[in-house]
Amino acid sequence: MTFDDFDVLDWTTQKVGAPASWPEPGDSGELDDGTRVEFWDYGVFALTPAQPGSKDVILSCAIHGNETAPIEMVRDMLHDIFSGKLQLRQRTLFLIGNPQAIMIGKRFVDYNMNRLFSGAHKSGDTPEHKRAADIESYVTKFYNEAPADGKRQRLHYDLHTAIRDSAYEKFAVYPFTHGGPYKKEQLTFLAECGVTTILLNQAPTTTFSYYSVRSHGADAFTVELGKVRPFGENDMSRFADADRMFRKLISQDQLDLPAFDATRHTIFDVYRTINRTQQGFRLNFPGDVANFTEFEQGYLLAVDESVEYHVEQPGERIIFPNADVAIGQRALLTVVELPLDQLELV
Ligand SMILES: O=C(O)CCC(=O)N[C@@H](CCC(=O)O)C(=O)O
Ligand SMILES: [Zn+2]
Repeated sequence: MTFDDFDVLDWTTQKVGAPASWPEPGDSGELDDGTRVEFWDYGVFALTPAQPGSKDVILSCAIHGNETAPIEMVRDMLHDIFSGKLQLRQRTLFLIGNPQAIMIGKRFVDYNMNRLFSGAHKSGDTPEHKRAADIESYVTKFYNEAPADGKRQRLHYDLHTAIRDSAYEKFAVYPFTHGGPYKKEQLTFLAECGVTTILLNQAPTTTFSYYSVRSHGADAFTVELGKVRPFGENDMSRFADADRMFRKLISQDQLDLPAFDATRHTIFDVYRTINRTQQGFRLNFPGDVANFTEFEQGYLLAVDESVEYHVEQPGERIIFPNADVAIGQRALLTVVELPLDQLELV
């Protein structure tokens, strides 16, 4: 198979006029260095180096179709692997989540796909419900097919960009651990990516990253790398640290991370999840208020018809506000800072 003219995004979005030599889903090929490339589906690339290391890595993007910077990062990594510029060392599943939403430049077509994991896709039949079910099966296949040769590490970084500006430009959601300890190695890896702000989710969710944690025992994170912009408008220099570290992760045996340094990390605990339950739900602050903005105690944050949500805690900050979500979905999170010494770390 020749990869010379292969364009990952054109293939993923089934661009009209693609060369007949391009693969079909189900095809596979081999790179000059012996890396096996399997095209499981549009946007789903399972790569196995000739001598795989001990990590099974998933790098996903475009679970929201308009979050273009992570798509460009993943596309460029794949092109560099196909051209021999980047040599793979770890088994890696690259997953471009929602090609149909990419084609229309929207977060989603019918339904927010990041609310459809851990089986939630069974409750409907939109293209996103179908794709979330398929993605779960690809993740299961990828982790199940890992070599049975001793201790392996399952990793999954689900790359996003946020709708609005943020007081902390880059941050990661650490999915609910069900009381399990937080990992210093993962916090350090994220910090090396430029992600030093961490949100601890304290409940099960239907997000992709929680699915990988809960169903596959992976170390998995939703990683917010900046702000949503259209293709061509991303300043990729702002993603350079993350790009460098993800490339290192998949191309090297060992990461040789620096020692854990507690002073690098800012930790927030999710204090409340506010869902929109009524048609008349509204947020009581302007649309351009940045993520992590703090409001004074008592401030009215949102009104869900007759129910008012006021700031309850000193230092309570808002994140991911969106009054426009479907009824029943999360319209706002609030977080409070947590001293790192209160975390159980391993
Ligand atoms: O900027 C926003 O309002 C949303 C950005 C985004 O897509 N965030 C993820 C977070 C997922 C998680 O909580 O792990 C989402 O809302 O799906
Ligand atoms: Zn997103």
